[in-house]
Amino acid sequence: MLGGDRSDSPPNTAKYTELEGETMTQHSTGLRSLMSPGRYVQGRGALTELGTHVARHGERPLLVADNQVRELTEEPIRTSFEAAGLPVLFETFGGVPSRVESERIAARLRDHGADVVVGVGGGAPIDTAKAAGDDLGVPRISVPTVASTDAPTSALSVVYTEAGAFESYRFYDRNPDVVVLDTELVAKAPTHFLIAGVGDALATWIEARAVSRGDGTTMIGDRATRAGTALAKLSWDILWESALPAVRAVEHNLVTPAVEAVAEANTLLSGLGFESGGLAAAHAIHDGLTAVPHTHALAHGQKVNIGSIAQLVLEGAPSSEIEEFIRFTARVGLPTTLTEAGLGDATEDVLRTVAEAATAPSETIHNLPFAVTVTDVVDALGAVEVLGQQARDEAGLPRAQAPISHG
Ligand SMILES: NC(=O)c1ccc[n+]([C@@H]2O[C@H](COP(=O)([O-])OP(=O)(O)OC[C@H]3O[C@@H](n4cnc5c(N)ncnc54)[C@H](O)[C@@H]3O)[C@@H](O)[C@H]2O)c1
Ligand SMILES: [Zn+2]
Repeated sequence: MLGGDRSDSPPNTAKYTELEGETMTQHSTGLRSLMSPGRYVQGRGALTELGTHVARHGERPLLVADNQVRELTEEPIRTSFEAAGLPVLFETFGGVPSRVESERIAARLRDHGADVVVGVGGGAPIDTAKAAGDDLGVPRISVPTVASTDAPTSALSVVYTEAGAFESYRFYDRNPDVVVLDTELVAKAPTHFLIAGVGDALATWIEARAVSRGDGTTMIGDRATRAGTALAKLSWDILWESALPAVRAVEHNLVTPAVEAVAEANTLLSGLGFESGGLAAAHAIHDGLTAVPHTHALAHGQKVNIGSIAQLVLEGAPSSEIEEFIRFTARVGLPTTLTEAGLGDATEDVLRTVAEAATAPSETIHNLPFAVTVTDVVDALGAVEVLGQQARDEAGLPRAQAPISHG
């Protein structure tokens, strides 16, 4: 979901940030609401239909992608754009989704008289395209080429400094107009992208459930609809059923029904579920983990998994539930110990830094239906290590000794 993954400095944990003179405050009306993209399209070869979808929104699209992604996608995009009578114009994404970069892309949109922007790749270029499109008020289209985050679906971008430090969240009044996800690209991408997406998407239900149990608010600032909460649960159910076979399939570059199901859970259901179901401790602890350098090698969804286990501990979930979650996510390939997250030797001070950031007043951890202190989070993190190692002992696996690799 969200992420301060590029940052070497503590994240700005404000859920709503002041941007361009406009202050977005978390003003809950007590009403329920749900936001979603205008259209979501997914499947093998979906890229060949991109031109048709783009042509519904404009005549002069600008595509934003890095060179690697452009190489992977240019040929099918060219074919589909030509069939739809659209010009093919790429702008190279600079690598960091900063305000400067989105302003640069916005200027390119203006120069070219573009009337629709298409972000192609991972969460970073898609977030940047959303920001540039919002600046100009043109439609935004997301084309994820990995199923690693739910950025393609949401109505917000995570903004970084040019140096790559987390800066702010930028909220929009609407989601992307279209999301087009080609599962053949997802299957051919390195498997760690899909695994990270599973970690991120499993947290969605753990967090939405907590919000629905209490008086929490969603990312929109309102109360959750039954639909938002149910979509988070659907994402969870799909992942328990299909994550393991999907990971095995993607290891062999295969598109199977399990891969289709997991790509949808990671991208669409998790996106709708977090935005309209609400976040709680798992993502707040993820944000806290970005406040120390130890965890920076980890992807967003990997850190979120540590946060999910810690949230279950904080909630006093039945030990059978916690153990089952640890065993399952370890089998998927996610980190389930502090050691794998790079915090094996962490002092109490380091864990306090994490816990302080995770419990900042604006953090979503306060959506839990009970009060949580810094010390509660420090102890929950300690419990993650103990429980994660114990689960390995019981499964006859060697103890975790080093940070997990991207493999
Ligand atoms: N806006 C939101 O709601 C939201 C939610 C979650 C995460 N995010 C943001 O998303 C970003 C992380 O996204 P990410 O993890 O997708 O990383 P990313 O966008 O930085 O992409 C990582 C790398 O993957 C490569 N890549 C993309 N598709 C590929 C493919 N098919 N095969 C091989 N390589 C491929 C890219 O070239 C790039 O080098 C962060 O900036 C995070 O803050 C935003
Ligand atoms: Zn996330």
